[in-house]
Amino acid sequence: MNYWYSYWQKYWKQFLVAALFVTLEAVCDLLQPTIMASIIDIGVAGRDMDYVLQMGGIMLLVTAGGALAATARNIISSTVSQQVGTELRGQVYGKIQTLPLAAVDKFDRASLVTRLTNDVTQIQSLVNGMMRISLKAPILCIGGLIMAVSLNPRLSSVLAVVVPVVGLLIFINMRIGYPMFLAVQEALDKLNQAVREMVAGIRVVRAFNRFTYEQTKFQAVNVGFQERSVKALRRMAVFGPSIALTMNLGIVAVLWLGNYGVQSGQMQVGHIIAFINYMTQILFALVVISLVFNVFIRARVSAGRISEVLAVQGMAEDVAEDGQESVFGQGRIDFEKVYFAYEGTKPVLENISLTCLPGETVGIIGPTGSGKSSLVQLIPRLYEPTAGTIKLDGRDIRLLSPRLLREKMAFVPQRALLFSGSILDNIRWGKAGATPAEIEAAARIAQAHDFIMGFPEGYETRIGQGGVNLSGGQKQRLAIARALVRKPDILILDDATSAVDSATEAHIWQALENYTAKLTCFIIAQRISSVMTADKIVVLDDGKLAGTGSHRELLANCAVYREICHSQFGKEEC
Ligand SMILES: Nc1ncnc2c1ncn2[C@@H]1O[C@H](COP(=O)(O)OP(=O)(O)OP(=O)(O)O)[C@@H](O)[C@H]1O
Repeated sequence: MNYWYSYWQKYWKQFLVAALFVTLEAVCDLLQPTIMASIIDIGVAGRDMDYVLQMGGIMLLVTAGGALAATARNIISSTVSQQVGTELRGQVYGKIQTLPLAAVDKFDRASLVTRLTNDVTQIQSLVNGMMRISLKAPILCIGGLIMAVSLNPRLSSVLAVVVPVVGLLIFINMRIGYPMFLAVQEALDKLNQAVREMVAGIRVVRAFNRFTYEQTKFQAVNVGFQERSVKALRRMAVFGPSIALTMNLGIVAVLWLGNYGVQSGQMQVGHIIAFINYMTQILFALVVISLVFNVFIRARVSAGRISEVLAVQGMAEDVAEDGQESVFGQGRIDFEKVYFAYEGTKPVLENISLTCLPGETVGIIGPTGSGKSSLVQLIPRLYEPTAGTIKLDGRDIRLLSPRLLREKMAFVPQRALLFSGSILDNIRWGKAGATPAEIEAAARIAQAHDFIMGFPEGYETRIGQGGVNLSGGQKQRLAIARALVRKPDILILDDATSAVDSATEAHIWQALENYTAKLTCFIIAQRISSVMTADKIVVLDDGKLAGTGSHRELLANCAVYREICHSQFGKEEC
């Protein structure tokens, strides 16, 4: 909860100033019924026009003072709530960037978006509400009670019944509301997830003509969200009117008692009007308190969801970087008895031990789902092994700063992801400040230069979000260029040429051969031809190491490798 305290520490002064203005405003509101009672009972009843004008002037001044105070607290509250919202969004965004991927998988991406947008907005509304009405309501409530009791203790017996009943209603409201709004937020997560999935897969949906199916799926989530919201709001809807009804019954009781008081000469009409005014103020305050509680309940749910994200230990925070630059050597990687499982899954890697020497190229091959991607994702610490150790130049990578560790590497993931911007921006994304010559050199190795120059605007060609205006193979080549421009010590290519035609792929490997001569390189591939010339080939099968060695050695000793080779080249050729 440190983060909430830090916001309090930062904004408590503004909060107190707002509280001061709110108190002033509430006092002005509380004074008005008493002034009005005097005008009626003394000025009007006694036909004293001077008194009416004098007290009327005072009443106007008090009202103006209240209006000025309200304006000031409105300005402060909206400024502070916007600032808190902006900072909190920035804080959550920053945290998401450092979350371990296991945590990102656990939260689900759509839920993280909802937490960053909707949940932060709920907190923003709470801060705004707290500085505006939630302070005023208790002051009006307590002040109104004091004024009412001092005005007429006999009529106040009505309040002794009404106020506890209303308090109880508010308490029940809170108890019922909290789990319901939690359910609403979860339904909203599902809604976002459904939209995200459909938009991401819109081509497939169209190609398969699955509009109706997707629409039905979406409708189910949409209606689920509606049902939960309606259920929550319906239950909440009972409370406001119940409170109003209780208070109105109280007002009727006051009129009834007041009638006897006036007739027996014990009470004045002005007093009764003022008393009813105070009761109305108390009613208003209590209704506002119940509304604020609703905002509070939602914000509490949101605060919990935001806290969950902020509480996760960010990856980049856990290791001091002092002097680490010097520990990196040439890029030797050792896997020592490494086991790995995703959260809630059975182990996807078991007892993996292998060494990759500096300058070596290691090909990784194996059936689909055998754990190839999982293996290489452990190197830049995108995930952490569940057991065993991975060492870089002899040092456990858990003791190295993830930032410095990743600076040494370049990673081309299975799905080439590009960002909106120009082709130049996308390649330069790999290394800030890369010169046009460096960018072109990287693009040439990745066999991207020619197709880039084929566009009318060359390297300045704009890329749509996610690279929509490029082919799969073009995207992959840009992703490779982005990695190469980084000039890493360790290069990881995860099935990076799967969408590239065989001839171009062969050119890429040829060009890469010189480039990778000095660096440690991991190449995951489906085709044996892509890894055949590697210094070492690692064969994975169902998360286990099925063999390690050169093409010839594996053909002789590894059944899994032989099978893959036979399926791709035929028995004779192998
Ligand atoms: N984020 C994840 N959460 C849970 N399980 C996962 C996750 N990613 C992969 N897996 C599981 O881990 C296993 C290994 O997957 P991995 O992607 O490493 O295989 P792969 O050999 O790279 O497959 P492919 O050749 O098809 O890319 C699979 O059984 C897969 O279902």
